Amino acid sequence: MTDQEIPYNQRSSILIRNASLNGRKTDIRIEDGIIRSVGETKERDAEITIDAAGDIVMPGLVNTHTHAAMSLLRGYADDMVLFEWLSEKIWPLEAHLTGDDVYWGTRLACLEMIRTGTIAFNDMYFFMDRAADAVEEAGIRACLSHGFIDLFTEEKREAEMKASVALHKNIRARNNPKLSFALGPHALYTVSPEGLRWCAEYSVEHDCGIHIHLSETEQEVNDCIATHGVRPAAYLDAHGILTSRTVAAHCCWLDTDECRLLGERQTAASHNPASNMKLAGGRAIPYSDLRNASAPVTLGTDGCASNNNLDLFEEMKMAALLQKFATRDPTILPAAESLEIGTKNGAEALRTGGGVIAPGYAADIILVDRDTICQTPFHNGSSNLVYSCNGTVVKTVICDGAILMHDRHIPEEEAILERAGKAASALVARRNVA
Ligand SMILES: O=c1[nH]cnc2c1ncn2[C@@H]1O[C@H](CO)[C@@H](O)[C@H]1O
Ligand SMILES: [Zn+2]
Repeated sequence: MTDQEIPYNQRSSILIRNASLNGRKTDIRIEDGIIRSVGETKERDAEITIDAAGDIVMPGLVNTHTHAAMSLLRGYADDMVLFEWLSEKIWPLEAHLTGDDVYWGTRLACLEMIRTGTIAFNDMYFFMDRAADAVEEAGIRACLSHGFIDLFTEEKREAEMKASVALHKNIRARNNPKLSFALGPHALYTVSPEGLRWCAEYSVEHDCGIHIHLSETEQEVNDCIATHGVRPAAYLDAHGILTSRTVAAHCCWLDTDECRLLGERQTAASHNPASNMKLAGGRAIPYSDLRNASAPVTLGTDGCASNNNLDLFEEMKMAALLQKFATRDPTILPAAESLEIGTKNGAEALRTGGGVIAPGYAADIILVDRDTICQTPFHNGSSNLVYSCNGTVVKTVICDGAILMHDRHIPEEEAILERAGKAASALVARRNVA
């Protein structure tokens, strides 16, 4: 089948033939966005047949914490301390963002995620109605939150509540099963207790998720104890924020009791190792404590200004390496486990219905090249994927039974690069004259 014949971003019945799954040759049948069968089949009546010819099939990756449109800020401010980075560079530039910027930034981010095998992401930013436009055109799954920052004033709180409700309505009206809404209280140091409470109550009343930053820096912990007399997780829990629908980004400075609390509440931690290392947070996520507490651990990139890409293959490697380095234990977070936190755990946290290659799961799957340097020799599939490859090995991406990339082709790639590049330059120019 040639590129022109692929109905990109349209659900189709798909037959993948001769793919390699856990070392065995297999066919996979997809219908109505669901994996119907795995194993050799005689059926040949699909709308699209892909001869995978030995490509590896695996679940698509899930990015549980990012600010997609920050792709426009890639390389704008590096090598700075977190608070100065935010207050002196990032926030002043973000003050000049427009809806169009967020649209093109999110298109660029979706392009990069699809190219590197990510099929769903958890996003927190501004002008999220325009982010939703971009996500729908890209065809990827996303859970979208308006970054709720009231800075402890009632006036801002009212505006943030309004913006959150408006986004929820906007997303519901699109009636797109690939899109969902979550509350996005930014962090305990930017949102008032009343704001946190409102988010928690809204999430219960409307059965939606919560997306928040938690314990990214030691300062956040120290300030929280000094002001409120409790550690950050306990503080958020007292305001109803830790639920089984919550994704808490970073979680670096949690202590053992806080890990237990996340386990009890079944709140998912989103581990962002590249961002943590780049912003020099100083402590790796307490992975063993979280696992011992049965708290779900998932993987995220954070925004492109602190990573500086959205390649979750790289993130799986960094997660594994950072744990080994920080704990002086090379047996911790082995490759197969890193793959699981990048796929299955993320899918469960965002409730995509995918994350596993088996009948009944969502058809959120990727085909990975075996014919590359990073896959040669092929002693161990998981090892190659986590330690040797990066996102460039991905050839084909299927999300909700629709093809988003095939043989490394994604529609409109050149136009998106051009428009996003122009939007980023114009944004910086506006900031410079202000
Ligand atoms: O690492 C981080 N810590 C805290 N805030 C961040 C980080 N990265 C990005 N943002 C900020 O979160 C808001 C999203 O609504 C944006 O202002 C973004 O710049
Ligand atoms: Zn973040």
